[in-house]
Amino acid sequence: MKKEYRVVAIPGDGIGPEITKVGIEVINKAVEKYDTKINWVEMDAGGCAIDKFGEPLPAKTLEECKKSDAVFLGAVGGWKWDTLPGNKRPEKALLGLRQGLDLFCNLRPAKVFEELKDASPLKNSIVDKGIDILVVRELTGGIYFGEKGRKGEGEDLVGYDVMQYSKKEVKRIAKVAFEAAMKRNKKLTSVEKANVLEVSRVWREAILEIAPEYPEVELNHMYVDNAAMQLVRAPEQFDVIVTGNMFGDILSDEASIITGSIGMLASASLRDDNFGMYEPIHGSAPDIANQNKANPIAQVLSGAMMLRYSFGMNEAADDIENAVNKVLKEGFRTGDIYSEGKVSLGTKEMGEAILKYL
Ligand SMILES: NC(=O)C1=CN([C@@H]2O[C@H](COP(=O)(O)OP(=O)(O)OC[C@H]3O[C@@H](n4cnc5c(N)ncnc54)[C@H](O)[C@@H]3O)[C@@H](O)[C@H]2O)C=CC1
Ligand SMILES: CC(C)CC(=O)C(=O)O
Ligand SMILES: [Mg+2]
Repeated sequence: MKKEYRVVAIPGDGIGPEITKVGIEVINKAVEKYDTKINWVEMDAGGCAIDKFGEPLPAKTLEECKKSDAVFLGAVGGWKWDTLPGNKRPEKALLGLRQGLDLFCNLRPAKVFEELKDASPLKNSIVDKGIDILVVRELTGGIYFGEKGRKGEGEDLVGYDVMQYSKKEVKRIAKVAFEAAMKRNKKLTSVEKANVLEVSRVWREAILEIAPEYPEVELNHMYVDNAAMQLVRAPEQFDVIVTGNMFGDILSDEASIITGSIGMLASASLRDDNFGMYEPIHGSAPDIANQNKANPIAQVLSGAMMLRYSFGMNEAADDIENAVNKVLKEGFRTGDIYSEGKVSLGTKEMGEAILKYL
């Protein structure tokens, strides 16, 4: 009997609709071979929802997500909505989805593709040592969700955002990171700023309390400023990085570019069952939106993560990843990963190339 899943697709803004279209086509073809069908439900969130309904995350969108097996999201945001107050901005939709669906764990794998070594801004001598990092980012706490506001007036006006973590929240994400390290090279780096921040000292204490459960994992602690530097100096030293919401956001963008392009990096936002939201790590790239220039590979690889983590379809996920590898091997490139002598493709054409190799 045909297996069926219900997935909410949220294309969002900017390049979101262009790349999710490609992602959906690739996923549909990949699962077909395994007698599986995805029933897609398209919903609005972000700037487009503000335009249509006056709010970034309509209740109906969140409701539909809760009724589904997974969510496949493009990106939200854009210049048009940049002057709106914080709680009315498109990005609020993303935060609302993450919190509303309890997606506390964001996995962001950053791996250099053999074929894209030249696209990395790092020297070949560094890239050749290997870059294969899994950033495990806490996603529903920390400074993005702490108390925020303004007080005072004129020159005394103060803006504030509180960064706080409970031990419970840290331990929950730490467990995922230690488990991931056990399946990889058994090395975990916890990144914080414990030399200055109390929240980071609690973070470190919680990590140290979990560590004895994983004696095989080599654990080290690193301050975030040093981690940012070490990522470009010697990225091969990292296996799994576990960190808070904002540090993980920043470090994963940095990790993406050392592998070639932010247009290549997928992510899975998970809770403690099989449910997840899958989205590229990049934003809506308004500078290249509606020009057929965006790299759809991060979106496509997020689809592979969805098949792997939410549906246990490892073979179909492998098929997608292999198709992407083949396309790169054949020399096909979008603008962000283009180098001399390669074949330059638009978003749509890159999607067609991936479909051909599936
Ligand atoms: N998950 C989400 O929905 C996110 C949304 N945003 C929002 O996106 C908007 C733009 O944010 P930025 O800071 O400019 O970050 P961005 O990630 O959208 O773009 C940064 C740079 O990377 C390029 N880029 C991004 N994705 C690409 C792709 N697939 N192919 C080729 N080039 C790509 C862009 O053209 C731009 O030059 C903002 O409104 C921001 O708040 C930002 C990050 C995540
Ligand atoms: C709008 C931000 C909260 C999203 C972001 O930059 C991210 O999750 O990478
Ligand atoms: Mg980000």
